[in-house]
Amino acid sequence: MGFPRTGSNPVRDEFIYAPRFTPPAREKKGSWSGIKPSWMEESELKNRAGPCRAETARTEAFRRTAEDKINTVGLVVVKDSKVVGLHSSGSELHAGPSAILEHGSKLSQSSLYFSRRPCATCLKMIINGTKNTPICFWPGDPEISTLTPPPSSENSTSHDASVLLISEEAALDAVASDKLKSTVALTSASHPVSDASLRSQFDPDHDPVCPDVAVHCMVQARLLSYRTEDPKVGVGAVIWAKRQESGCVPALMGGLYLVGCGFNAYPSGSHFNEFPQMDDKQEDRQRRKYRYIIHAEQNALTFRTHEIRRSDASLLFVTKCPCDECVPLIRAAGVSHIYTSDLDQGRDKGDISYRRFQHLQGVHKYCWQRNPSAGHHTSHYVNGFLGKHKTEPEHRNSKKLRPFPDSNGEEL
Ligand SMILES: Nc1ccn([C@H]2C[C@H](O)[C@@H](COP(=O)(O)OP(=O)(O)OP(=O)(O)O)O2)c(=O)n1
Repeated sequence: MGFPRTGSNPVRDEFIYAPRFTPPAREKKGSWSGIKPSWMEESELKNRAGPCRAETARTEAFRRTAEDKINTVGLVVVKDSKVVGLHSSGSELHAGPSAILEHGSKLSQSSLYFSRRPCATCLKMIINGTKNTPICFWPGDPEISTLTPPPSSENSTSHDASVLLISEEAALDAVASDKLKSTVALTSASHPVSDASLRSQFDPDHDPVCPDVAVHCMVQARLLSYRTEDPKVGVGAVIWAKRQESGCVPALMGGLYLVGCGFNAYPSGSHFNEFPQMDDKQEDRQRRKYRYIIHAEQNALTFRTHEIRRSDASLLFVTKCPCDECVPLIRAAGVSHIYTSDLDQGRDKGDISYRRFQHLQGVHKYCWQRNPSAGHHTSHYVNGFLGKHKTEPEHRNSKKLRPFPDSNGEEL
C-alpha cells in the first residue's frame, strides 16, 4: 500500500493523454490553440533554416529533423481561453521545461497543447509542476530526448547503431510516458521551504557570498537531500539570490532572498513505490528510475517562490554535480553561480551522465571537494546517501571550496 508524498502538485486523474489530438473543449480560440503548436514547432525550425519562406523552411526543417533526429516540438499554454505562453524545443532545451521555467507551478491553471508527444523528461517535469492540467498533443512521432546522441554520419555501422539506440530510447520514453500519465491524484500541500537565515558575511567586491555563507547554504541543501525518495542517493538543492539594489531586504538576510529549494523525488503526489527504483547497475532498463525521478534542481526551479532576475546574482547550491539533463535547464533559468560537489563530475553513465557541467560557460562554478586529495569519481560520500554507499567520516577541515576552472583551465 502506498502513501502520498506531500507536494504541491498531485498528478491528476483528469490528465488528458490524447492518443489523437484533442481540441480544447471548443474554447473560443480552440482550433487556433490546436494549430498554433505546429506553427511554434515550425518557428524553431525556421530559425534554424534562416530567413527563407515558410514552405522552404518546412521542407528544410523536415530534412534537418530527419538528420538531427530532434523532432522539435511547439507548445502553446492557454489560460482562460487566452494564449499565455508560446514555447518551442531547441537542441538543448525542450518546450516543456522552457514553459516550466517561465511559468513555474502557475502552469497548473493552464491547458497545454503540444505539437507532438513530449519526451519522458519533459513529461515528468510537466506532471510534477502542474495539477489538474489538461495536456494535449498531436499524434505522430514523439519528441526525442536531448540526451539521446544524434546518429553519426561517419560510417553506416555506427549510424545504424545510433538509429537503433534512438529507437530504443523512444520506446523506453513511450513506456515511461504511459507509466507517468497513469499515476493518480493525491493530496496537495506546500513544498518544503527552508527558513534558515543568513548572516551578512560576504565580500561585496568579489563573490556574492563569503565561504562561510556558502558552507551554510550547502548544509541546507544537504539537509534537504535527506528527504529524498530515491532509494539510493539523496540530492538537495537550494537557490538563493542576491539583490543588487540595497535597502529592499532586511539586513539580517545580507541581501539574499530564497528563490527555491528541492530534493530528488518522484513526481509530486505519486505513491510510494509507484515508479521504478532501479539504478544503472541493474539490468532491466524499463525498470530504472531515471525517466521518472525529478531532480533536486528541477524541483527547486519548478516550485520556486521568486523569479530568477537576471539583474540579481542567483546562487544554486546542489549537493551533487548537475547532470546532463539539468545543465541546460539551469543555464536557461539564468542561474549565475553554481556551488556543487565534485561527485560524479565528468562521468558518463548512460542513463544519467555528468559531462556537460564541465563545459558550461558563462556561469561561475564552485566545486566542493569533500576531500581535495582524493581524485574525482570516488564513491558517494556526500549528502543524504542511502543504501549501499559507504559512509565516510566527515572531516570539516578537509573540505575545500574552490572556484571551478573554465575549459581553458582558468578560474572563473
Ligand atoms: N544534480 C543532481 C544529480 C543527480 N540527482 C538525482 C537523480 C537521481 O535520483 C539520482 C541519480 O544519482 P546517481 O547519478 O548517483 O545514480 P545512481 O543512483 O544510479 O548511482 P550510481 O552512481 O551508483 O550509478 O540523483 C539530482 O537530483 N541532482
